[in-house]
Formats: sequence, structure tokens, C-alpha cells
Amino acid sequence: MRTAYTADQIRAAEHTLMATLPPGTLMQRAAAGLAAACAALLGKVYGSRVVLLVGSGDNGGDALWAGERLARRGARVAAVLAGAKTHEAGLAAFLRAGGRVAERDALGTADLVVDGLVGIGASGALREPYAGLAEEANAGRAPVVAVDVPSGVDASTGRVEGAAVRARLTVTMGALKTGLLVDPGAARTGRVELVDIGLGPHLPGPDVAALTDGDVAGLLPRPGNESDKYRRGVLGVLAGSDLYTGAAVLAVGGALRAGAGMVRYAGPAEPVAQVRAAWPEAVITPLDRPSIEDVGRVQAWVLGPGLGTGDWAHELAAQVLGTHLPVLVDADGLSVVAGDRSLLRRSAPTLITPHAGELARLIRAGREDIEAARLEHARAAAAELGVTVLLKGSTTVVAEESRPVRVNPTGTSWLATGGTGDVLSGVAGALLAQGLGPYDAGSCAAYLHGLAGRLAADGAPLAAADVATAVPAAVRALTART
Ligand SMILES: NC(=O)C1=CN([C@@H]2O[C@H](COP(=O)(O)OP(=O)(O)OC[C@H]3O[C@@H](n4cnc5c(N)ncnc54)[C@H](O)[C@@H]3O)[C@@H](O)[C@H]2O)[C@@H](O)CC1
Ligand SMILES: [K+]
Repeated sequence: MRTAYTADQIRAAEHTLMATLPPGTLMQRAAAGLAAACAALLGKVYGSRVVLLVGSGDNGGDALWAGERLARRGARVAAVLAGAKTHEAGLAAFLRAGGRVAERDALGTADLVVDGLVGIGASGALREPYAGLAEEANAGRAPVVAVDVPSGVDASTGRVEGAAVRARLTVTMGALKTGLLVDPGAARTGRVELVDIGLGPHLPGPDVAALTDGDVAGLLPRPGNESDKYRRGVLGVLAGSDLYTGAAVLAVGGALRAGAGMVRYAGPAEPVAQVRAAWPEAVITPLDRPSIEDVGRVQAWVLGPGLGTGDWAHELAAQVLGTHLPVLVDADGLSVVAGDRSLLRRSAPTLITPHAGELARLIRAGREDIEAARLEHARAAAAELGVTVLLKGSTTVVAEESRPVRVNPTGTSWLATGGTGDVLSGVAGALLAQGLGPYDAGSCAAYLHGLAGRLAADGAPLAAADVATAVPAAVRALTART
């Protein structure tokens, strides 16, 4: 599990640790790690041209002390001093080591740029001259190494307002910051390297966490000797309408590929015919009235993809949400509950899987506001609605009250195509039916779905059905790697 923290959490841990150490120790640890990472990126340090962008706080201090180490190894290091003040001890040591102060045009000849403009002490959009320097560094040909966080990215949320550094490598001190895992910030970091400065024992419970291959492999249910199709988990799928048949086919496909022991599908005539043709494995109940009575026993439900939003859908939603079983609500199901939020008041687990627009309707917020602050809105929605929220998008996040938000690291933009959400519902529903709680089911499903998307796309466009097909390969791949 990779865990990350807000700026406040890190600052508090730093204070506790610093009180036990001689002054300056942490900055030296940070600078040593930063200089080593820069040297590795450069390959050859001696004679290389390094430009430091130095802001007025300790982030600039880290850059100067790392610059000092590189200068001692023969690099030609120039510091562009951007702030009204500069870390004094760092600057003095840097100059003693042979570093020089330069104007911003030094950026034009750099082999490597070190972004020490701002770190966790930043507030709001980058001001001038920092903003201009960040843009100049981005436009240059030299790789940029960000100190702690790419300047312009909010360390606690991943928000970017205005200019922000686009780094090849981010060398972060003590612990990961939330903003390095959440878009749009995550898209600016390049590779992230963590420097251990001894903060570990002083950190609180994490703000966010990202699963790894090993975590998912450990969480995924595996059939044992005792398993039969019923014990492996039976999923009920209520999806599709005579107008929208594909959603049902894709959701059932996702569920079958994700290890459900059995999938029971119920719906009107058109989607029933399509699902039967595509998935002879599914057990099908044609519905001529909105009732789950004849569907048979299931361990969890998926409700919503392509279901429509009229009385039919409302009646099915009321019945399914009235059971004591885990329910995943997606797509049209979300529109139904947005119109009648009392349906979500239940004691059994509920996992909702909205994209930003669907969540906006559910919690009466603006779609753009949600896109700009995905974590905060997912967290707030989980608390407000009393459900587990899987918010789909450029970084999919899974929020449940009193738990760190799970951030999905496997996404790919190739997945932004129609129908992939229906597959995700099926995969997550299958995991619910196999006994995972909604938090683990949601985050493992997002992980597998992202991995399957990458395997299916392999650098080219994909169709949603390809993602379902690739789910078993994704399971194999992550099991093989762990
Ligand atoms: N305190 C320590 O012992 C350690 C500090 N570390 C480094 O110190 C950093 C935090 O240092 P600081 O708390 O001094 O804060 P920063 O250096 O991150 O930034 C604060 C400075 O930036 C200016 N600033 C804030 N927002 C701005 C904006 N939007 N545009 C332009 N200027 C802005 C402020 O006026 C202030 O002078 C960490 O990110 C990390 O790099 C690490 O070396 C670990 C150890
Ligand atoms: K920085």
C-alpha cells in the first residue's frame, strides 16, 4: 500500500521529529537524497550544467543544499533566486562550493533544472516571478526535477490553479503527499522518488492510499477446494432496457470475467435476448413487470446501467435497495436515487459508482467544482449519503467514511470511452458478491479495470468489451508480478 499525507500532517510530523535532532539535520537528509537522484538522472555529474530555481522558503533551501553537493562533485550549478529572500545558510554553502547566482536566461543552457520554488508551504496559484519561471522550465529541453512537489501543484489536494511545473522526476521528502497521487497534480510529477528522512514513526493515519499489485492480489477472492458456484458468489444484475441493451451485456460480461460464481440477469425482452446471445453462462429471468421476486438467490446486486429512469427503474431500485444485501448503484440507478435520496438510507453496504456529472446531481454540486476537487467531493459525498463512493475519472477515487481515500493508480485515458463504466460495475459487483466489502470491492475493481484497460489498449484505442475480455489477463499479470 502506498500511503500519502496532507501538508499539515507532514508538517506536524516534521516538527515532532525535528525536536529530537540537531538543527538542519532533516534538510541535509533531504538534500542528500535530492542530489543523489539528480546525479542518477544526469548520469555524469562532472561538467554538467544544473540550474536551480530557488524560492524563498525551505523548498529553496533543499535545492541549494543539493546544488552544493552537485557543485562539489564538479557540476556547474547556477541558482536563479526567485524570492524576496533566500535560505541564508543554504546560499552561503552553495556559493562556498563554487555555485553561482544567475539570471533566468541560464535556463536556456541547462542539462537539468531543479524546481525548488515552493513545496508544502505554498498557498494558492503561483505568483510572479515563480509562475513565469515554471512555464519557462516546462518549455525548455532539460528535464525538471521537482523538490518535494512540482511547484504549482497543491500538495494536499493535487489542485492546479494556473502555472505548474511539469516534472520528469519528483523527489519527495519523508512521505508521499496526497497531491502527488491525485490528478491534475499527479499528471505533473513524472516518476516519484521518496527520500527517507526518518519521518515514518511520527506520521498519523494516512490521508489517502493507493493499492499495489500485491495488495490487490492479496484481497482478491480465490476459489478454494470447498467452492462451488453458489459459494463463489452469485451476483444479480438489473441493467438494460429495450432502448439500451449494450449496458446489460457489458455489465454481465465484466461480472463473469471477475470471478462471480454465477451471474443472474433480469430485464426486459430486448436486453434479455442480447445477454442470452452474448453470455450463455448467465442465468436469465425475463421481466414483464418490475419485480425481483423470481430472480432467485443472490449475494449482491448491480443496479442501473442502461436501466432507464422511469417508474420501472424506480420500482426495481426500491426493491433492491430494500434488501439486506450489498448493492452497487451506477448510471441510471444514480439518477433514480438522485431524485429520491431516501432510497440510500439502508443498513447493508451500498457502493455508488458515479462520474463527476452523476455525483453533481446526487449531492447538488457543480460538475466543474467536483472535477477540480475530486477527493474532497468524494469524501464529502460518502459522509453525506452514508455510502461508499467510487468517483470515476482521470484519477478514480474510492471514499468511505473514516477510511483513507483509495486512489487508483492504474487508470489509462484509453478507458474514457462508452461502456467501460458498465464493465466496471460488473467487475465491482462480482467482487461484492464474492464477499469483499464495498471499499475493497470498489478499489480492487478500479485497479483491475485500469490494468485490463491498459492491457486491452496497449497504446491503441479499445472498445469496452475488450476491457471485460482482458480482466482475467489483468488478474494473471498482477499475480505473476507479486
Ligand atoms: N522543515 C524541514 O526541516 C524540512 C523541510 N523540507 C522542505 O521544506 C519545504 C517547506 O518549506 P517552507 O515551509 O519554508 O515552505 P515552502 O518553501 O514550500 O514555501 C514557502 C515560501 O513560498 C512563498 N509562497 C507561498 N505560496 C506562494 C505562491 N503561491 N507563489 C509564490 N510564492 C509563494 C511563501 O511566501 C514562503 O516564502 C518542504 O516542501 C520541503 O521541500 C524538507 O527538506 C524536509 C525537512
Ligand atoms: K518544488
